[in-house]
Amino acid sequence: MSQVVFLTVEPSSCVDTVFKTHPSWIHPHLTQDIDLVKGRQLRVSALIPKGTCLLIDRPYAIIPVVDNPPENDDLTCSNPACNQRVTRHTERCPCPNACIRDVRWCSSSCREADSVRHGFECTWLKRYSESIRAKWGEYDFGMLWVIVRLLATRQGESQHSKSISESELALKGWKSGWDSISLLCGSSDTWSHERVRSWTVLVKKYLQNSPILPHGLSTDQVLHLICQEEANSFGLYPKETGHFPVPESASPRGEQFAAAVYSTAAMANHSCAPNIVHKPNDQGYMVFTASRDMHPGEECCISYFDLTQHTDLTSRREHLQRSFRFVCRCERCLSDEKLEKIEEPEQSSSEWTAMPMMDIL
Ligand SMILES: C[S@@+](CC[C@H](N)C(=O)[O-])C[C@H]1O[C@@H](n2cnc3c(N)ncnc32)[C@H](O)[C@@H]1O
Repeated sequence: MSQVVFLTVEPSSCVDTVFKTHPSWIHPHLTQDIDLVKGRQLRVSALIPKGTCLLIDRPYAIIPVVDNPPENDDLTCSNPACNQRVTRHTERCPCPNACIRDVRWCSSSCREADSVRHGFECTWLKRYSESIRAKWGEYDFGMLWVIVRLLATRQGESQHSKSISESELALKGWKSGWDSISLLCGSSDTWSHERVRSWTVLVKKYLQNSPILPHGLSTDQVLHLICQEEANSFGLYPKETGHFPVPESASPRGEQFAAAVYSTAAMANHSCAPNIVHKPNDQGYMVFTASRDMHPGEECCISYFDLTQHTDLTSRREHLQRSFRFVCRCERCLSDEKLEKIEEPEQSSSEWTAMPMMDIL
């Protein structure tokens, strides 16, 4: 793995730092492919030993997700070039316009460095956050805030050319920036009419192109972005997700402290027997590590949920369907499905008709 260096942020170079000096890092043997059922996927092109780091992906947008921010040690610095946790005991610089308690910087230089990006969201947060939280709840507020941060990054990016490393990755077929966000899977067809209707109301009420949120996209484009965000965003947890087989001593992965959208990490499909563990690093970058030796051509899969929490086939299926809207076609589910079919005794048609009769007797 090549060494990734995180530079200290100079106030005046904030945007440059975010867009140029902290690119994602992708292992040279990680490749992209398409699966007819699952869509885009990640594969390895050569033997990858257990423990190898395969990806360190910069978040395109990230928000803190904590209860009671002033009392919480899991709040993260709002400067995307920093994203470090800011505990109650560290200096916490608030927004000069007092927008919301979830927005804090770890130092005045981080606040200054982030002033342009935060300027994009500040009026929106001040105007709408309280009413969205009261009327629609914390989940929808978080979802809308992620969208606002995606739009803020897009806005900042449009003023800057690609970095050298981004151009090098582009030559190898890895898209970055807004181009890569546009490729994320997800459309209104995946979700129920009721859900799409409610998102349409949210977009029209809170996310229209306006002087408060000057993004230049249409209602349909923002709605599409919500569908993509909902299919691709990651919850950030303090412990690694995806050890399999689940060790007997395994404990849950802990409390979620942030949510983020990553363009390359989002290409990883789910498996209930994953070969990758994932965990955010101290700057909110998503890190993929091989949890066993991987052979050329093998698909790289993560687990979208905590495997300690949903163990049997039914529970895994229900959870994935409810939270991620797809039927899992991983090898473990397919083999568990076969086993279930073998274990279920075949019922002949006479047995079916006999059952109600037994009730009568
Ligand atoms: C985060 S995206 C993963 C990348 C995606 N395949 C793409 O084309 O961009 C999640 C989507 O991939 C598909 N997917 C991921 N894991 C799957 C699995 N085990 N079985 C079936 N579909 C899966 C589902 O459509 C899901 O909504």
